[in-house]
Amino acid sequence: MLYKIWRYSHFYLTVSSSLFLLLAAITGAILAFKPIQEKLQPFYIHQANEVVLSELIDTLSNKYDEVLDLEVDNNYFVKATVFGLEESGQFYINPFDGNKLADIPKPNTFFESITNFHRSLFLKTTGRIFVGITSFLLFLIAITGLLLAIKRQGSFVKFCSKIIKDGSIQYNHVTLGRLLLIPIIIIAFTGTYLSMEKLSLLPNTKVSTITNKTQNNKAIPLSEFAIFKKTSLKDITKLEFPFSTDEEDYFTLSLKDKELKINQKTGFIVQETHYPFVQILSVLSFNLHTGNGSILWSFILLISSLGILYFMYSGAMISYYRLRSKIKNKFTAQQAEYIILIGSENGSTKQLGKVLQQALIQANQKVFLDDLNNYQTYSKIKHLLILTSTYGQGEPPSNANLFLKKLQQTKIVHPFDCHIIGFGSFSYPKFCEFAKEIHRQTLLQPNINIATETPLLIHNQNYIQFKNWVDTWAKSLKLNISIPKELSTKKQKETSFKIIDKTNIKDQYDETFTLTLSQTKRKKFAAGDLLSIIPPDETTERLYSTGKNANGDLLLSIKKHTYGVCSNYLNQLKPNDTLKAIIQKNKDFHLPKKADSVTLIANGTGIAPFLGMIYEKTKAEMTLYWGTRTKISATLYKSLILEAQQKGILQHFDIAFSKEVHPYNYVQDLLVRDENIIVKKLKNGDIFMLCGSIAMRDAVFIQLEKTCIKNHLQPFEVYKNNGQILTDCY
Ligand SMILES: Cc1cc2nc3c(=O)[nH]c(=O)nc-3n(C[C@H](O)[C@H](O)[C@H](O)COP(=O)(O)O)c2cc1C
Repeated sequence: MLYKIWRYSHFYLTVSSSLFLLLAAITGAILAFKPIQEKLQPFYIHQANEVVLSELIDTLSNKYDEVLDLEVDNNYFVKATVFGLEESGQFYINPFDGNKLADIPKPNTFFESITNFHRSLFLKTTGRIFVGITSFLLFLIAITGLLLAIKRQGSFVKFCSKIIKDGSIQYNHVTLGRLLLIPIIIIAFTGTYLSMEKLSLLPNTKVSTITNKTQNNKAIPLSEFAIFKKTSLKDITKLEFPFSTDEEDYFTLSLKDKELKINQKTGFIVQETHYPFVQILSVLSFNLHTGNGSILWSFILLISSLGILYFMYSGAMISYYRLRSKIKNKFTAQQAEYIILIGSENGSTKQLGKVLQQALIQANQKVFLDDLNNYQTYSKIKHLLILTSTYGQGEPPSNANLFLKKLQQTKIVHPFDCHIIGFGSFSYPKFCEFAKEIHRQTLLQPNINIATETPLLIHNQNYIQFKNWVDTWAKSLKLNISIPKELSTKKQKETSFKIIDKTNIKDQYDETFTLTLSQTKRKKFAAGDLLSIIPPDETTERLYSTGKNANGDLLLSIKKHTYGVCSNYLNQLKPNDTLKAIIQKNKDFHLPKKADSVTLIANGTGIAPFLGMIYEKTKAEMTLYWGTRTKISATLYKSLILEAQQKGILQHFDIAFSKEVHPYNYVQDLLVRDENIIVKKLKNGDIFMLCGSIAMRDAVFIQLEKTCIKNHLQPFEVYKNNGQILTDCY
C-alpha cells in the first residue's frame, strides 16, 4: 500500500512540476558555468587565503592616500576602493603587494538574464512562488524516489550495495539517482530556502548585539590592532574604513557570522553583532545552490542539473512502459475460458501477456487478462496461464503479492489446466523464484492440472523463447494462433541469399546439415546474429543462430526434424537456389571486442555462431568445447574448425561425445577435467559464451556453480552479473 502511495506521489509530483523543473534544470545547468567562469580569472593565483588582515591594511595604507573599503569575494579575490596618485577607484588587488590586478568586470548580461529567469521566470513574485514550489516538489520527488529505489532493491543495505546491471532504463534511473541523490536534495532544499527568504517566509529572528565597555584609551598603530592581526583575509567578507577621523566613526568588519565595530584609534571592539542563524543559513544556501566560489561544487551542480533532465526522460519512459501495459479486456472474468494472470512490476511481462491475449482474441477465443492479485473463481475457465516476474530476494512483484494467499482461499469450481512461465534474470541468485513458488503451490491444488513438471523460466524477457513456447502450446491445443515475430513494431526488410554450399551428415541418430549463404546485397552482420526464415505457405518464422566463414558468408547449422517444416524446406535447397530471410541483430551475443580469453561452449547445432567467431579478428585466446552425439556427426564441421586452428585463432578445441564410449560425454565433463583453467579464467574476468539447448546451459551452470564453491571463488551469480557469462540457448 505504502509502495503504491510513494509510486503515485513520485509520478504525480514529477508530472505536476515537469515544465518548471525542466526550465529550472536547463537554466541551472547553464548557471553552473558561472562560478567556473568567474573562478578562472587570470589572477586566480593571487587569492587571499593566507594573508592576514593587518598586513594588507599596512600595505594599502603605505601605497594609497586613502582606503575606503576592502571586500573578499567567494573566490577569495580581493577588491579594494582606494584613492591614490597613480590609481583610484574600486578594482581587484593583489593581496600581497596591494597592486591593482584588474578592473571589476561589467556584469555578464547573459548570466544575469538567465539568473533572473531561473529565480522568477521573469514573472516577479508570481514566478518566485512557482520556482519555490518547484524546488519543494523536487525535494519531495527525491525523497519518494529514494523510498522507491530502496523498495526496488529490497532493503536500504541493498540500495547502498551493488545494483545488478540488467540493461534496463530503471537501472540507469536508480544508479544515477543514487549518485546524485544528495546533491539534488541539497539543490532542492537550498532552492526552497532561498525562495522562502525572498518571499519573506522565514521567521524573523532577532540580531543579537553586544556592546563592550571601553577598557583602555591608548592609541596604537593600525597594524597592531589585535583583531586585524588574528584575522585572515579568508575569514572576512568586507572591511569598511572609518569615514572621518572622528572617534565615533568605526572600522566595520564583516566576518562570516558577525559584524564588528572597531575603534579606529585603539583597535578596541566596540560592538559585536551576531548574524541570526537564518541569515547564516541563507548565505550557506546561496553558496550551495549557486556553486559560488567552488569549481568542484559547480561541476557537481552541473552534473546534477543534467541528471535531473535525464531522470525526467528515463522516468517518462518507465511510466510509458507501465501505462502502455494497462489491461483492457473484451470478455469478463466469468465469460472467459482462457485466463491469463500477470505478475509484473515494470510492465514487460504484462506486455507479453497482452500479446498472447491479442493472439487468442484473433483466434476467436474468450480470454481474460488480469493481475495475479485479482485471482478469483472463474466459472468457465479451461486454461490458466500465469506469467510472472520475480523481484527483491525472489519475491513477487507488487501486483502479485496476494496471489498465493488467494490461491489457498479461492474455491475452484471445476478442474482446469495451468501453465506457469517465469520471467527473471540469471543475475539474481533466486532466478524466477516466485514462478517456481507458484508452481510448487499450484501442484498441491487437486483441481489444477499443472502441465509441466517444472515451470518454463525465461531469462531477460527472451521473446523468442516465449514465442517458441506459445507456438508449441498452441499446437498442442490445435489452436491456430501466432504471436508477432518480434515485439518491436519496426518492420525489417527481407534479404535475398544464394546457397553456395550444402553439406549433410547422418549418423544412426540424426541428420544435420550446414548451409553456406552469400548475400545478394551485402548487409552487415556478425556471428551470433539471428536469421529469421519463414518457410513457404507458412506464417510462423523460425530463428537460426548464424555463423560466418572466412569469406564473410553466412553459415547455418540445422538439425533435420522428420516432421519439421522449416528444416525440411531448408534441406531441399540446393546450391544456387535463393532463400529470402531477415537478419536480426543479437548484440548481446557477439564476440566481445575486449577480452583476454573467450571460452565457447556449445552442443549440437548451437556451434553455428561459434563457427563464425573463430574466424574473427581478436586478440583473445579462444577455446571451443562442443558436445555432439557421435564421431560421424563431428565430421560436419571438421574442415572449418581445422582452418581456424591452422590460422591460430582457435587455440583449444575439444569434443564430448554423448553416444560414444568416451571419457567425456558432455561439455560439462570437459569443464570438470579443465577445472583449474576454468577457475583461472573466472578469476581473470574472462568471457564464457554458451549456445545450444537449455538443458546444456543448465548443466554447465550447475557445474560452474560447483567449481566456484569448491575453489572458494565468488558465488557464480557474481560472474553472471559481471557480464562474463553470455548465453543464447533455446
Ligand atoms: C530490483 C530487482 C530485483 C530483481 N530480483 C530478481 C530475482 O530475485 N530473481 C529473478 O529471477 N529476477 C529478478 N529480477 C529481474 C526481473 O524479474 C526481470 O527483469 C523481469 O523481466 C521484470 O519483468 P517486469 O518488467 O514484468 O516486472 C529483479 C529485477 C529487479 C529490478
